[in-house]
Amino acid sequence: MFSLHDVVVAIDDARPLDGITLDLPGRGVTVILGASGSGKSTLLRLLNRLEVPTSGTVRFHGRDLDEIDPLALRRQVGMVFQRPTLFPGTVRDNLRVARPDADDATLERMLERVGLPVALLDRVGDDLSGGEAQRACLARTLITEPEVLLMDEVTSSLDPRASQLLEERTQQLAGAGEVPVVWVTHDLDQAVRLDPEPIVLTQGRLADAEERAAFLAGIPDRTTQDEGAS
Ligand SMILES: Nc1ncnc2c1ncn2[C@@H]1O[C@H](COP(=O)(O)OP(=O)(O)OP(=O)(O)O)[C@@H](O)[C@H]1O
Repeated sequence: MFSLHDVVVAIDDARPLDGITLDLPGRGVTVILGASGSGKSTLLRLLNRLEVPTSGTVRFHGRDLDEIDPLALRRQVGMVFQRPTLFPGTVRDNLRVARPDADDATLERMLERVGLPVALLDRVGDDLSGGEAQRACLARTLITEPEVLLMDEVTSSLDPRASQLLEERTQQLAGAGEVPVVWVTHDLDQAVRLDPEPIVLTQGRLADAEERAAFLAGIPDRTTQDEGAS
């Protein structure tokens, strides 16, 4: 689905990505794993043009992202962020911001897809728990019918139970072939639960075989300041 060739992102003196060549499949859950500062978010943000490469190419279905209108791209490539951020108003209002023409049956179906009771449609965002709010954000992204979902450390502000529910729901969506997911995390246990063959980044590049094996064995990445593989 995505194809990156020798991608570098350089910002001032930092080099968040330093020569990434990689294909991301259009099915299931693909995990990008790495310590803090290894470049995971930058890589994810490239995929919907929240970030642009300094050099190299990023293709989506074979087309250079440069050639695709960013707004059209963002409708096809949905993103859920680390912190659940709902707009003021009810969950219904939030879903209608994303898709103003959605009828009630569509709104209810979206909540069911993310495992939330339909009664939540009329609750205001501020009254939801963190886990409910994050799944409402997922519903708001899904209602635009993206071809792929990008999920950036989406469980990091959630408690273990809420994290588990979100993981399970994501696996169901991706496993049923509804929407492929690219999932970024620094959490080794979570990574291998979701994808037995995660992509491992270190210092802005793909880990080599030795670094990858060490990271997956739970040996902290000493090249990056971090709590690392937990
Ligand atoms: N706009 C920017 N300006 C300067 N440096 C940046 C910028 N964006 C990212 N970086 C640096 O690039 C490196 C990679 O950042 P990135 O956020 O992609 O890492 P990450 O693996 O997602 O980290 P985390 O898990 O902590 O979010 C970091 O050292 C970061 O400080």
